Amino acid sequence: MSVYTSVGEAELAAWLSRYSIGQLKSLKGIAAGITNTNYFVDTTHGRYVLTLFEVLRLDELPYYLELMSHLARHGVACPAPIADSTDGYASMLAGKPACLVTCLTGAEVSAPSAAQCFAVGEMLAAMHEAGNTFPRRMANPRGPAWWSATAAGLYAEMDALDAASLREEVAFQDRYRFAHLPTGVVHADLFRDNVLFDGDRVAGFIDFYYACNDVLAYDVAIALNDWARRDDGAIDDALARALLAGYQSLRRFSDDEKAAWPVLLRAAGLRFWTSRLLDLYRPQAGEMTYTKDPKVFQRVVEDHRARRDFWL
Ligand SMILES: Nc1ncnc2c1ncn2[C@@H]1O[C@H](COP(=O)(O)OP(=O)(O)O)[C@@H](O)[C@H]1O
Ligand SMILES: N[C@@H](CCOP(=O)(O)O)C(=O)O
Repeated sequence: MSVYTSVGEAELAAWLSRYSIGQLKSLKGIAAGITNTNYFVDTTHGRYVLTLFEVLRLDELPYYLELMSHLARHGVACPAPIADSTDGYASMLAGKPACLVTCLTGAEVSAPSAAQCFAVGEMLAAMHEAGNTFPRRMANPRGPAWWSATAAGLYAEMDALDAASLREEVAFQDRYRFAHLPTGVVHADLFRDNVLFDGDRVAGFIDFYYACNDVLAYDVAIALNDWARRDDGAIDDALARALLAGYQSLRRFSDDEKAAWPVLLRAAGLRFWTSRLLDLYRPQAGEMTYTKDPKVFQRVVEDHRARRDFWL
């Protein structure tokens, strides 16, 4: 369930008077999603998606909403935020920061084909290129300093072998610095549940709320570790190659990126291994998240350690 904050029709109709999108016809809660409350809002002008932010504050939203607006303006498939009469994208509704974005067609795919992996890779490269002219900056809140500190707080409670493996990975990543690699705007959470597909066409990337500035190839590694991962947890060679081929059809990796790629794949696995461990060992009181299995990303990292062919 993902309607944590209820909005009444009268309350919404009053809030919508700040927009030029017609009269409210209906609203319907969206069941999918984990973090925020989402509704489909139908007006006399069409369908929109209303998001009420359960964690982010109003003053934190401009970065993400301006980024989505910038990317949509540059042809990247993603929702475009709708501006209100103050020319702002977000304001309070039912006690929560809220925004309206365009409604995309399409649906999530749980078992992507090679053609869909190619399309995700290609759109990710388009997003990276479009991000070059976005003027705002955001540090990655889930970078090496975060995973080192987070992991350090969990070792004592973990199974000894799992903790040793996690320590090994954190120490391994500590030996690398990637300041020489191309950086830019990254999505940083481009999992299957954050892309809508219309057949083999990407209808849109959604959920930009981890977007930040970081190493571009690291973003590709995050996407590959999810999109190419089969149900049994192993990375599928054909899907991995397809995603990379799609990406490189628009933006080729440099020699430095190729050299760093095996380490970046492990770093991308470590980031989600750590966040899933944190959710498991430190569930926040009242936090509205489903605990996702950390073992999935432990396996991704350990498989990459043993891998010899990285699909480039
Ligand atoms: N712009 C949009 N157009 C169409 N559907 C959307 C849009 N944004 C979100 N959705 C739907 O809402 C669901 C939840 O959105 P998501 O951003 O993943 O929520 P959460 O931040 O709570 O995880 C998505 O799986 C998708 O089905
Ligand atoms: N896609 C992630 C969830 C988002 O990251 P988190 O830091 O909010 O847990 C996953 O599947 O683990």
